[in-house]
Amino acid sequence: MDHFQKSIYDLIVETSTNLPADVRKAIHAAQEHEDKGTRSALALSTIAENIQMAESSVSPICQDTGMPTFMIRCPVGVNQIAMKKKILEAVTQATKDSKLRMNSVDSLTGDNQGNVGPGMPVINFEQWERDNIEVRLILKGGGCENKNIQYSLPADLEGLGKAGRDLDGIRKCIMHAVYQAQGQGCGAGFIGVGIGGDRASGYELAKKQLFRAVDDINPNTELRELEEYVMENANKLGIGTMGFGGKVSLLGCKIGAANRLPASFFVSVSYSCWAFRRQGVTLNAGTGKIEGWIYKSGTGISMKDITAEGASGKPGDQMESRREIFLNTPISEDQIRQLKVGDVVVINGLIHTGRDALHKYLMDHDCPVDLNGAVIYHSGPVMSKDADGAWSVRAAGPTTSIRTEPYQGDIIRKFGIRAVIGKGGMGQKTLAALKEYGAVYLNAIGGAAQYYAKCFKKVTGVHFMEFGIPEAMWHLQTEGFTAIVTMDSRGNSLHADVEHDSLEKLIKLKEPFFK
Ligand SMILES: O=C(O)C[C@H](O)C(=O)O
Ligand code: SF4
Repeated sequence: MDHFQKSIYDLIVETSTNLPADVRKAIHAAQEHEDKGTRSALALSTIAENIQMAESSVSPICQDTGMPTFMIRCPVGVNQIAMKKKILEAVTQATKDSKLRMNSVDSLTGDNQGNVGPGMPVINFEQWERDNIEVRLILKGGGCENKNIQYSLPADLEGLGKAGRDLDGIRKCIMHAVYQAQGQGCGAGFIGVGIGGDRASGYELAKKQLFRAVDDINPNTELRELEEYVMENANKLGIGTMGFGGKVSLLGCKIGAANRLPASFFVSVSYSCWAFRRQGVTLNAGTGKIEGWIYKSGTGISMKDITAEGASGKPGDQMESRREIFLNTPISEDQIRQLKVGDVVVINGLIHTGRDALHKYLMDHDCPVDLNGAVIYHSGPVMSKDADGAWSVRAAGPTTSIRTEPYQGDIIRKFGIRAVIGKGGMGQKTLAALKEYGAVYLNAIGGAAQYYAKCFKKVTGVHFMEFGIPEAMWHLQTEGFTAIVTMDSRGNSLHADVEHDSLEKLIKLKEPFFK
């Protein structure tokens, strides 16, 4: 097993940097299906470009490299304790090499320990009666994980009413799961559904479904029909890529069932973002060398041939309303008040990152830098330091903004911030603050970590390293950072509109389908 550690390292790098063929094809099909010129089409072409960039620079597709979860099947007699040690070493090396972000946070102290610590990574072993070893890996990020949902039937669901303990009740849960995710889990996403089990095994079953190939066919007829129904009808909800509104809201749906206790009936949904990073290898049990890859590689499957303009379909009406506006930081209130939802903004100048820990801190402390007219970027980047001690940005897409909702409005007021960049949108409290103090919310494309990293030309400084690399406040000299205004200072929110419209569409699916 001399090669085992190296094989695991190669598996991690491939999973983090190169989306497999089946996932690429699903994204490509979404590009073809989406109306050209729409915000969703624009987002999809950024996603496609990011996939190519990550592959060619062998860098993380998304900065959140997720909870590394290994599913291993091995012959009787293979030393699992030794394998586990090698896996931890491979994960540590991949973190050092910026293929994985520092992503393992002590839940009590907040200390970021890399990617190894209690409960992390997740390693599941199973024995089988074959001669070789199979290792599958999924890197599922925190934002989409937060959109997982578990239902206990019978239930009363928003928009859909009563959901009973039958196939139609399950149908309603799944449709609701897609609706409640909106764009916050970097949709259009893939869902794994687990019917039955207990609370823990139900979620496990749901996550396991994500290991199925996107284009496989469920051998169970009822479940196959349910998967087909979900794919067709979830894409009628109008949520679109990143929740921008559009024709494609779901890229894949895989459903499995297990037995349950008489008293319990759980439907568990595991939501994966478009950056659906999973791969697998078979290994020689003697040498640990890779014999083959389980999912067809994405290499050679070009994402480039469809651009936002070149996609087929009718031009969307959103196209006419798009303006492109260049802004240099610091930004004045006057400039901000002229922006409206749908505008594309290109930012040059200094941008500051800040996410969960910083927002909490700023509520009752001063900021070490002047934030008057500033742009705050909700992002937790992958960073690396060269031999001379200079930092550079290796991956830096946006993080889910709604987590800072309790703080954002107060911080805008306190420091005079003019723009907040993130993804998934924010709530009523922030919307009110944007209006009152003159600021905007800009939606960047979630997961496009390579696409945005190239805009950060220089790291001019950092504060709060004690929060850990992703949570620190990085000061970044920026050129050409493009994002879409989705909440303006006039009280408009694209997110509120899409949520409202998709609820109306969800209500249309209330009548029983599986009788
Ligand atoms: O932690 C991050 O960088 C992003 C996270 O996965 C999110 O989607 O919010
Ligand atoms: S930022 Fe988006 S693409 Fe990245 S892990 Fe989070 S949900 Fe997935």
